[in-house]
Amino acid sequence: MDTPVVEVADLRYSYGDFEAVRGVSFQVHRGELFALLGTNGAGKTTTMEIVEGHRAPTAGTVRALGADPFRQRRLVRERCGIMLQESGFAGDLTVAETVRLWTHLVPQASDVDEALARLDLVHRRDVRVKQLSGGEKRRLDLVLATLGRPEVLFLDEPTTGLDPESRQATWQVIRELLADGTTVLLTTHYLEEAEKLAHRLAILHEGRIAVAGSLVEVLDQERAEISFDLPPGFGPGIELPAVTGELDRRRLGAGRLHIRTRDLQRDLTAVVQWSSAHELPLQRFRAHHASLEDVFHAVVDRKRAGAAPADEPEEVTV
Ligand SMILES: Nc1ncnc2c1ncn2[C@@H]1O[C@H](COP(=O)(O)OP(=O)(O)OP(=O)(O)O)[C@@H](O)[C@H]1O
Repeated sequence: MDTPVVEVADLRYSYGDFEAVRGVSFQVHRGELFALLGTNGAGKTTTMEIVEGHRAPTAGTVRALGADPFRQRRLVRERCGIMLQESGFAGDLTVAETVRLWTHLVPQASDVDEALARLDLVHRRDVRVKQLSGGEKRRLDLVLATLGRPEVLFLDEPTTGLDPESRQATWQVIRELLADGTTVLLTTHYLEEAEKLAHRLAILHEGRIAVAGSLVEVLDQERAEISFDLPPGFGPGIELPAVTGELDRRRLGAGRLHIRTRDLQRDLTAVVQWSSAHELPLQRFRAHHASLEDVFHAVVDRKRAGAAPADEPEEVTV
């Protein structure tokens, strides 16, 4: 495989006595979008700031575009685009003035109007930045981050505060950048955003990676579900379908058959054959893989239940 564009190995970072990042490792390859997900305070922004070169790691190594982003900041910085969680605009400048100012700071900047058109901001070009809505400010942020056609783009919660339409438009811009070969490191609280855009992702919890991999690999960590109402014709003398998954006895008592399974296809076949052999209709039938939301909640619940003690390091490398 090609050399990773971003390489993070056993990264640790402490704010005073508090260790916010506790041994995080991952790689991002060219043209790939890697999403860092996690609860509030999981360490996403801290990790991102270290990869961007804003902070030096307390321990571990970080490489971006083959260089140390902190020590060789100048080398790395001009090939990267950064969209921070909070923007720091001069409110009295207009949108066009802000972009024009920025064109002097990045090499090979796009044309101002072309850049504004990409994020549907042309009609706001002469409006003062302080008069923009929160969503428009986020879009202006993305215009600035992508102005120099960066090789690597760091997006820290890029669509927070955007309405669904603007969020879709932003995703489209990100997809176009990916198609052009841009590498993207994204943090987001929107699981749907990660499901739609990420090639690979990691869920951080309390400074560690709890789950990581491609979307399919991550979804496979949790069991799929099959459920349906027990048909009226069901009664003594009819055995339940022979599935490999676990039947929820509590729901069975309430008249619903609910199966959690690691082999959805096999158990689905068993259920359908059972229904046809006994001529029983499957009412209010549902079958689905785990969603990213299921995996996310399972990670957080497991950790809260103390399945992995906070001082016991886990080895998850992607
Ligand atoms: N400057 C700081 N000083 C002390 N602690 C900090 C500082 N910045 C962050 N922290 C703590 O470090 C931990 C990780 O913070 P970080 O902002 O990286 O998390 P996050 O995953 O980005 O959270 P969010 O989703 O809320 O933005 C949190 O417990 C936070 O309170």
